[in-house]
Amino acid sequence: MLLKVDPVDSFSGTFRVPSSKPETQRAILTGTLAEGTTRVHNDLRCDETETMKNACRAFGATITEHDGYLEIRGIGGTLPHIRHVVQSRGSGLVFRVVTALASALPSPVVVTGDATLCNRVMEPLLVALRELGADVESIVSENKAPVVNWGRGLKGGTCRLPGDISSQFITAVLFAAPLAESPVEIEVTGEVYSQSYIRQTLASLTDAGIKVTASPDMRHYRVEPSAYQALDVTTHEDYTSASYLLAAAALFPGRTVLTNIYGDSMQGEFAIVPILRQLGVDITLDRTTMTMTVDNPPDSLRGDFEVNVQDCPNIVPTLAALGAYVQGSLRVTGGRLTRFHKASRIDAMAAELTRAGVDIEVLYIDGVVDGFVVRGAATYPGGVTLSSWGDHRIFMSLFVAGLRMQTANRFSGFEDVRLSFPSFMEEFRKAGVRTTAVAEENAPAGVVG
Ligand SMILES: O=C(O)C1=C[C@@H](OP(=O)(O)O)[C@@H](O)[C@H](O)C1
Ligand SMILES: C=C(OP(=O)(O)O)C(=O)O
Repeated sequence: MLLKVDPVDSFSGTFRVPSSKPETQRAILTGTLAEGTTRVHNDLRCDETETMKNACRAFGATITEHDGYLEIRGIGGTLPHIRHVVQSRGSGLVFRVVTALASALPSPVVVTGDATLCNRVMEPLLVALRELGADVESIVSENKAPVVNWGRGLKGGTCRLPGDISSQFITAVLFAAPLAESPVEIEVTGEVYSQSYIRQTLASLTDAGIKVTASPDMRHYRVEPSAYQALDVTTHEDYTSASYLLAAAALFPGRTVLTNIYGDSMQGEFAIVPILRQLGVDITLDRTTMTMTVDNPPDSLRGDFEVNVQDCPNIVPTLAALGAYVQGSLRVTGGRLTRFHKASRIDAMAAELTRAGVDIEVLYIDGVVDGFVVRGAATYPGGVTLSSWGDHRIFMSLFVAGLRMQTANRFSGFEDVRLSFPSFMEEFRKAGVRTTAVAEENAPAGVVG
């Protein structure tokens, strides 16, 4: 099935931003590893947090969903004999953290995922875990998922990880390190990308009582063997999800209000707010009403702009969509890590936007896709079929880009919003966006929204 999405003349209203996926996933992890009961308030319920919950249940945690919060009875220091196959589906974070944690279990665990996950880069993590004494091996393709971790313990010591493939390797080792027999040190080589995610991990660990230190340049970490402590946490808004609503608001003059806004965020993707301000959009945050108000004047999105996305990788597709309407240019650099995401996101956005008539050029550094420059226009004809490349973030970004085109476009991959933003259609419907599910041959098959 494809989703036909009609363009709109305006975009305004009040929309609820989903809670943060990375914060919810981290809180589920610390709650699982702690002794006692943890409550995660305002948690995000979506496929990828469900995948994390199921993985943690396999580790012995009891996780129950209540209205507005999750309750987790953790496993504490008693790591169970589980002999499970843990399914991480398409989630890089689940696969990487669970594989690392499995090193400390007293029995073997198989960790697997879907076809996309089994193609993603895992080697640096597996090598680092082996350096720390883990006995982990790939079952099908060398150094890829699925793996079996024989659970013969994490001894500790020093491991090395690259900083320019995925911060999730560092996050995974950091979560497992307190369970090692002796202190763990991580030395990161090369430039460290996605530092905001590492900072979120460090904050979760520190709040849970873990003794962890990081050097100011984020290249060196030390974790002492320590016990996770249960605590109540509140999950704040997700700025990657917010970026789709904010970008849509920036494409049309008028006022948009976002709710579920706390405003204090460690997320690198909060950068979407200053970026939009720089593009001429007025954004105010009101912590008392927990809202963000976007006032977009008719003359915004004009000029030549440059953004480095080294610390906000997940808004790269959103920026490409937005850039399609910047009259002047938007140059995005520092996005090389996104080639290792669910899809090679810069290639995906460039190919699909080009199909829609957008002037977008991929930028390479040393032969590696690093960014793009897009020279926008007021509108485009539309009427094209755009592929999500199997990636929820590509679908959501292309969906936004289509809103200001002349005629409806068709999109694949619309079901994948359930991975991170299950209420995506419902929110956009509030702005009057009409969507229809159509068969691949374009035969109408029922109204979706
Ligand atoms: O730790 C996390 O929750 C994440 C880390 C980042 O991974 P990369 O460092 O691979 O970009 C980010 O892109 C991903 O969506 C979520
Ligand atoms: C976090 C994401 O993916 P992964 O954990 O698979 O890298 C994402 O695309 O939102």
